[in-house]
Amino acid sequence: MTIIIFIRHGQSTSNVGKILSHDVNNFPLTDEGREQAKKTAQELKRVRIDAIFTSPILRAYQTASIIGDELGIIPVIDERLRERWLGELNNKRFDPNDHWKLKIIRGQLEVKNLEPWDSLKRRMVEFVTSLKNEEVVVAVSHYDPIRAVIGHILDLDDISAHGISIPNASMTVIEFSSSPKILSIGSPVLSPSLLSKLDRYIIRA
Ligand SMILES: O=C(O)[C@H](O)COP(=O)(O)O
Repeated sequence: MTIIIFIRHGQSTSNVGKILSHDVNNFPLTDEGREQAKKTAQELKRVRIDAIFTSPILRAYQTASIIGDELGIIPVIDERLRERWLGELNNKRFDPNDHWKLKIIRGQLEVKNLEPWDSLKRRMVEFVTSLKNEEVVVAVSHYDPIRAVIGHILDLDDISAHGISIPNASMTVIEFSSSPKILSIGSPVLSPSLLSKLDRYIIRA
């Protein structure tokens, strides 16, 4: 069994600007995003962390570096954690009140070269199943890839998982075994109930 703590990167300039981007070297963390990452790092100090993996994309790598500095762990880049390939939506603004995904499902929008949901799920599950047993791992990634892990476990398609909220710097904790368990979704803190499930890994309650 492996415990994976998926963390969505802290607030970035792309989030503030409501821009979608799979670019690697654009859209850094905002000051708020750096503070969010530091707060999440303080939470993570409460459990034993064996490794940190991160998407190569700047906003995620910066988040992982802030957490790694606090925990004394050097983050390892893993391409499978990268942002969804957005095709012709890359670097485009989006309106959260008229979401592009709903437009697609209603046949009002076609997006060339958008990475399919099944591809996201496949690469995220490949990442999880590549981890060593009995480890507690932090994985810094993005909104859609983390939703895809939840979608895999709950057997939800992209639109059926649309309402899942994964705030910046939040923790989605998965106990991965032959029957995976979701211990938290988009949580800003490790709750007492969650910590009780991680009891053998606790450093400081
Ligand atoms: O739908 C969105 O807002 C973007 O896919 C978010 O991507 P991010 O997690 O990299 O900010």
